Amino acid sequence: MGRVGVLLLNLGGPEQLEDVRPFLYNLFSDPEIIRLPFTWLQKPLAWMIATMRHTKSQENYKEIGGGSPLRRITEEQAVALEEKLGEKGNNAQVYVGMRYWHPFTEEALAKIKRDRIDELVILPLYPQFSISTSGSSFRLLERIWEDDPELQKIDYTVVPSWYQRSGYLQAMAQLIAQELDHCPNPDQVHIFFSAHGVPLKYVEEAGDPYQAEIERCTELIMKTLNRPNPHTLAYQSRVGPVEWLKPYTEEAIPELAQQGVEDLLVVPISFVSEHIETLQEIDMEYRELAEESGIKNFYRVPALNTHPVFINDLADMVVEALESPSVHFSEVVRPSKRVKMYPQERWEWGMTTAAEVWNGRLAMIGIVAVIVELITGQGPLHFIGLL
Ligand SMILES: C=CC1=C(C)c2cc3[nH]c(cc4nc(cc5[nH]c(cc1n2)c(C)c5CCC(=O)O)C(CCC(=O)O)=C4C)c(C)c3C=C
Ligand SMILES: [Fe+2]
Ligand SMILES: [Fe+2]
Repeated sequence: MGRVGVLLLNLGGPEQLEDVRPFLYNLFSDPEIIRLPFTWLQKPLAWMIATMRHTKSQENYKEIGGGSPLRRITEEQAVALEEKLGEKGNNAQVYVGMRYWHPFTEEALAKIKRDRIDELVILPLYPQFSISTSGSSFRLLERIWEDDPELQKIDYTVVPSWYQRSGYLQAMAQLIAQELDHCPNPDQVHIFFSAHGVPLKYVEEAGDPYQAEIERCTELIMKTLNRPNPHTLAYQSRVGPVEWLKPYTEEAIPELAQQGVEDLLVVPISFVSEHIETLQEIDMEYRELAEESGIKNFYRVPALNTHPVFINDLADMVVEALESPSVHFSEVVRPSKRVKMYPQERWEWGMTTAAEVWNGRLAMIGIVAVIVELITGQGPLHFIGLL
């Protein structure tokens, strides 16, 4: 065995308030996050959304101390994983590659090349696969790989998702049980799984397995927990005008309160670290909503972070991946209807002179509308909630 590396993939988050705007620009520049009919409109629109959204977003980051803890926690997970792998007799170097902020995936790859890694396990820190998260990072890696003969020499393997692993499930069940046991009436508590949402189209038209994996994950956690508590699954953090996976967390909480639920324990399940959507959205916004709706006791299960059972399972996952046949980017779930997912590409394939003329006209109309909206602070993008 040559030099072994592990590349942990994650989303990234702004470390200080000045980072929020460029972070949002990077996020909305990603066609896996926001889909537009024309590729060339992606960056101007990303710039516009980042410009208009960053003040509101900064307010949220201010409420959690002025920045995301994601880099710090992910780096702690990397250190803990490296140590655990060492204990298991595997000397591996662990790298962190973020999709939208530092340390970027490209920075991690530069280090991997510098360290002359021979075997690489690519492990997303998302338990469930979505086109918008792990899928986006894999797609980026695949593009970089295609152009880099040095990377092509590395024997790599990817782990697409791992929500069904018993170590992960046990760690989640332990955290939930711990919280329940702190409650005065543990069996009365309603367990509320809150997953990050995605647009419904991703699942229904593009074949994103995310919803199925989230549902299965919830059932497996409940089975592992083995307690009599009732539970609900809902989806949080909707952005923009289109329909997302339902039920929405902000609707499900008042409904439960109306049904008479008084004790609610929220379990974040799409993400393994504390971040803005646990610390601000759940702990502040949903708590306030729950209390206003009549919930008397609102509790939240902490994220796994460096939970020892979880880190041990990550280490086992790496060892198993090294011992198994390699899984390459081309084998990972892709949108089943490529045309629907990337309408801009379909447009390019069908490019005609008429299309070019209409491209130009629509671009002009779009840009004028955007400028008017930027000046007046009013317009359709404000109306639909994107700005
Ligand atoms: C599994 C987790 C996540 C999925 C699925 C996901 C999809 C998704 N997200 C957006 C838009 C935004 N996400 C933002 C922050 C953010 N998203 C995730 C995770 C998932 N996103 C995390 C962990 C974070 C926070 C990182 C941190 O700073 O702590 C943001 C920025 C914050 C804000 O302004 O609200 C946006 C915007 C879309 C559109 C999407 C699916 C298409
Ligand atoms: Fe997100
Ligand atoms: Fe979000």
